Amino acid sequence: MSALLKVENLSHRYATAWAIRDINIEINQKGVVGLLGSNGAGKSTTMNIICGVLNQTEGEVYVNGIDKRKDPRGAKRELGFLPQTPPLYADFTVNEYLTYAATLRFIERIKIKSAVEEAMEKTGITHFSSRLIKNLSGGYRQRVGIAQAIIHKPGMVILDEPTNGLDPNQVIEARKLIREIANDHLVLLSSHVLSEINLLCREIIMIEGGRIVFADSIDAFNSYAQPQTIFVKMDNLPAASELQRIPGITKVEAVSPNSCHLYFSGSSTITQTIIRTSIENNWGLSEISLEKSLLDDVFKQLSHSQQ
Ligand SMILES: Nc1ncnc2c1ncn2[C@@H]1O[C@H](COP(=O)(O)OP(=O)(O)OP(=O)(O)O)[C@@H](O)[C@H]1O
Repeated sequence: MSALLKVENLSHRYATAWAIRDINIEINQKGVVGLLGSNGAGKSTTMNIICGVLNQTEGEVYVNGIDKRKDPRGAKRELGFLPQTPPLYADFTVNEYLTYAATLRFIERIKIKSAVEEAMEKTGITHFSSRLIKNLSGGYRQRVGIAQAIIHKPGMVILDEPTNGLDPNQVIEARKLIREIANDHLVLLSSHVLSEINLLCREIIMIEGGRIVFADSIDAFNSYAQPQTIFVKMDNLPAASELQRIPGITKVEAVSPNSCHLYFSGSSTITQTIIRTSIENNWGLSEISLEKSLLDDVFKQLSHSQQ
């Protein structure tokens, strides 16, 4: 069976500068895959090439096994796209707009009505079918944008920063809808919001400086967040110099008169050494915890590995 999406050695140059270099992606399962990266990292360029909006300088894209260069129309049939600004016509009703979108997608005339009804039902907008798009809230406009992206039942849907500009309640609703859509499609979602990617995605592809710096499951990404420091609270907290004598402790940072962060190198079994040393010296250890680096720190770490 062909991969739902396969990208091979993809590179793109605008004028003289390379925007992306040597991007390789293979996705075989439905679900949400996050494309993460800071501003200017190369997310939109990658997505625009996959969608066929932009022709790559080098490399190949296969959507459901269809070569985008050799059969662009066939590849587009397997793709739905919601750009950052939804391509909506404000003076159309929801029904009129989706009927038009279905026509653009070459859906047979006889099947258009049912395709529109199904897309509206899946995105929860049936009750607004005859409302003008300009009279919808931002959250509902986004739903219409998602409805046009799935109207032709593509294998893959690309959503470029889909929750950008929505209010907090609309963001929650939009995420719920994206999860539902991902039961039937591969959803490639771009974002620079780590918490969003963490909530929604099964896999993460992280791009920085036009290159992939991380591509793995969300669990692997989270376990990349290695323990960095140990927090300790002791009734008789000794001087920093004494704590630094414990093998492996590299730095001590005071938090309060009886608590501190201990920076360490090597294995996290160091906590056992700290507990033992505390008992031997009667330091009165009352709290000890490993503190993992935050996702933001991992993000910075991975970004800097490319600079
Ligand atoms: N039309 C263009 N002409 C020249 N350079 C461009 C063009 N579009 C993008 N770039 C450059 O290519 C690089 C990648 O841009 P891209 O828009 O793909 O990044 P992005 O990750 O989508 O960023 P953002 O989150 O800000 O949209 C950036 O350095 C950008 O300045």
